[in-house]
Amino acid sequence: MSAQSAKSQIIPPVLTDSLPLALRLRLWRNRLVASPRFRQLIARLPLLRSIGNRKANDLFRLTGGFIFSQVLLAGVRLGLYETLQGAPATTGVLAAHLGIPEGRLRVLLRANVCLGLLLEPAPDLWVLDDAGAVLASDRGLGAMVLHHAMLYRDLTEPDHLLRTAGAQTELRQYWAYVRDMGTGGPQAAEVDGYSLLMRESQAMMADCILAAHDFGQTRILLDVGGGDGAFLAAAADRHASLQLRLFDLPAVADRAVCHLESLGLGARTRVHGGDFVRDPLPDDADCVTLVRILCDHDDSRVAALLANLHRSLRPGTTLIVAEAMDGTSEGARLSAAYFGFYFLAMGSGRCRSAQEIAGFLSSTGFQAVRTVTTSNPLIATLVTARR
Ligand SMILES: CC(C)=CCC/C(C)=C/CC/C(C)=C/C=C/C(C)=C/C=C/C=C(C)/C=C/C=C(C)/C=C/C=C(C)/C=C/CC(C)(C)O
Ligand SMILES: C[S@@+](CC[C@H](N)C(=O)[O-])C[C@H]1O[C@@H](n2cnc3c(N)ncnc32)[C@H](O)[C@@H]1O
Repeated sequence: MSAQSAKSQIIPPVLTDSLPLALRLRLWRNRLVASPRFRQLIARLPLLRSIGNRKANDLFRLTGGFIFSQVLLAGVRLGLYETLQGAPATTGVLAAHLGIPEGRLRVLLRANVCLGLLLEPAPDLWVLDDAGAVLASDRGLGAMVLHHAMLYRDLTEPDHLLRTAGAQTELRQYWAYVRDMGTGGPQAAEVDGYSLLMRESQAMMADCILAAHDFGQTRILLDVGGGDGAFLAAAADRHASLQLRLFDLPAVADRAVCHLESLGLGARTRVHGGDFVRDPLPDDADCVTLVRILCDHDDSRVAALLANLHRSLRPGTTLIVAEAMDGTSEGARLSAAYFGFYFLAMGSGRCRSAQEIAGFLSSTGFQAVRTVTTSNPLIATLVTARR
């Protein structure tokens, strides 16, 4: 007996007669789809064949996903997309520039064409396709792809990761505040890596948030867990009279001071170092943002952080939670699947739905809780509320 059928026999049977009709239909359909003879029949019927092939391609996309990710990682590491930015190139030119033998490079280039990253308009001539053009122009995306190398190593035994709480993973080390929770915070050298990644990957996030919420009426904006200040800088760029406040761990706050000063924003900014769960937060802002913050933390810590915000902020202050959230759109579902495993490897946090986040805000005492969809739910959804 195969391991799979042995397992299905030890799961207690459900009384199928008592299941709702939709579920019984699903079980009937699953039995059909599982039958090789049914699939052979579908393959012979032209209209249904295309549905069958689409399902097969979807499953193949999952099966080959790791390989496709390695194609992308190789392209980013080699600087392939940057090299092709602005002009096409031949295999020979690329081989000399990237230091890869032509025959082997062609394997990478062809895979890139098949995956929608490059086009081959004439034999042995390569140019960026839409996705390659986005990658070449967005430093943050490239940085994300590079840092995935750690995640891939953490995921080599995904079943082990699922079974083992507190597994020692590379991502847990990388996100030093997860490892050092409640111990006064990590040292400067330990926050450099993730702070730079967050700064570089902020552009798409900030575009989404600033297009979805009008900060035109805001006088003072406090970004809690604001990292190097990249979100504040993007907001300041659009709203010339906005005053800026940032709160983050002391080692990150030091970086934010330098970064915001280097952008000429020093005079508009006050930066505070501390622990956002335990320390009082500045209370002079009329709007407070939590960008990619709640998702990092387990429920009890989210509740403690929101309670601290509620204690610290003045009544009437607007609170905005912005992060990738679980939901029904394709983007939200992709994010939920990605971040679900990302947070397992990181050892903390959860990708929550807007409803769950709204529930946390309401039960902490925040009022007028609202969900705001953005132009791209893959990147972020907002939940806003009033203290
Ligand atoms: C004009 C003519 C002739 C034709 C135009 C045709 C046309 C309409 C083409 C479309 C072109 C277009 C607009 C393309 C747009 C593409 C975009 C916007 C692509 C965006 C892709 C975004 C991606 C892949 C985002 C990936 C994000 C990742 C992997 C984020 C990871 C985040 C992490 C790990 C965060 C960590 C923080 C923590 C720990 C969770 O708190
Ligand atoms: C995922 S990053 C997001 C940074 C920024 N908001 C962004 O979207 O680019 C999480 C931020 O929360 C900060 N953080 C984590 N734990 C903290 C704590 N206990 N007190 C203050 N800041 C904290 C980290 O230092 C980091 O800058």
